Amino acid sequence: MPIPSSELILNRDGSIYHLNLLPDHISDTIITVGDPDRVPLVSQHFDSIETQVAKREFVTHVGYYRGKRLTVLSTGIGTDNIDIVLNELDALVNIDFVTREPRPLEERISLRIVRVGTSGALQPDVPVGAHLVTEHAIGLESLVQFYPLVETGAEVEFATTVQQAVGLDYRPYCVLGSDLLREQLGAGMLNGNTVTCPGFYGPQGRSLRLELRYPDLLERLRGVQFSNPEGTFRLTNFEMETAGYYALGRMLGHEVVSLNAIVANRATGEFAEHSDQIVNDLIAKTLDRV
Ligand SMILES: O=P(O)(O)O[C@H]1O[C@H](CO)[C@@H](O)[C@H]1O
Ligand SMILES: O=c1cc[nH]c(=O)[nH]1
Repeated sequence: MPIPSSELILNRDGSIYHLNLLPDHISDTIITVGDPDRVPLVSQHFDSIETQVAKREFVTHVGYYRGKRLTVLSTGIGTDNIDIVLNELDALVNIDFVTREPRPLEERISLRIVRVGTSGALQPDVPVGAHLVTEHAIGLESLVQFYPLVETGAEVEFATTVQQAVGLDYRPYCVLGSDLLREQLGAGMLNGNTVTCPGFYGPQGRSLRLELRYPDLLERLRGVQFSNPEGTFRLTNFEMETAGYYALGRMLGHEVVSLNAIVANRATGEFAEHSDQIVNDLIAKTLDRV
């Protein structure tokens, strides 16, 4: 059955609804960033840029880096945007836009998606300026309530430990990212477990003028310790997208990794003086390794 035009929405030029991209714009490896202004910071390293597309917060450059074709695109902020980006990227490679049918299993493509984002450290020993690769992502937001994500027993236990530590009314979700990409891209970086939040302020324990429901959120999260035969895990950093990537990546069959430039430390109260440099260094390191 063809997917109706209200579900798979194509623009007049055949591009997909929000990203405005055609299947031909998608390389096997995709670098994603939150900030649209970060896209040219990546593509400035390319030998050549063949395509530039922009719609809303979704800016895409396609080009070649040391002979390898790469797509870099911005997602904007939040897992609601990750729902759009991952579903549309997957559609671009795994749905035939002419017949509107999903491609047969044997033709399915598994993308390699690398998020390069900024993040705030939760622990005092994760310094501003560090680069951190996310092992597990803990989603405090609700994206996965709408999908049948299968979590391992260990993931459910880790998420339940977080729920109990904070006293949340609901169980967060927990997803391990791609072992393959973590090994390939994360060498020499700190290894961490990232808390993905549905906001920058209250959900990350920040208060400017509003009172918080969990005034000691940071202490509670900092104290989480989860052990299983694989090891002992703690929570290291906050941001706003990684759990959505890891969950949708798993469900759609794509390899995903999240690389974090630590620009703030919530334990010491610091914000990086030169946050751009930390991000630029992470971009250079990522390009070197993809
Ligand atoms: O720098 P990016 O990739 O946008 O990531 C982080 O920065 C934004 C908040 O300032 C959130 O999107 C958070 O996840
Ligand atoms: O503290 C921080 C810094 C960057 N991004 C976040 O979401 N939180």
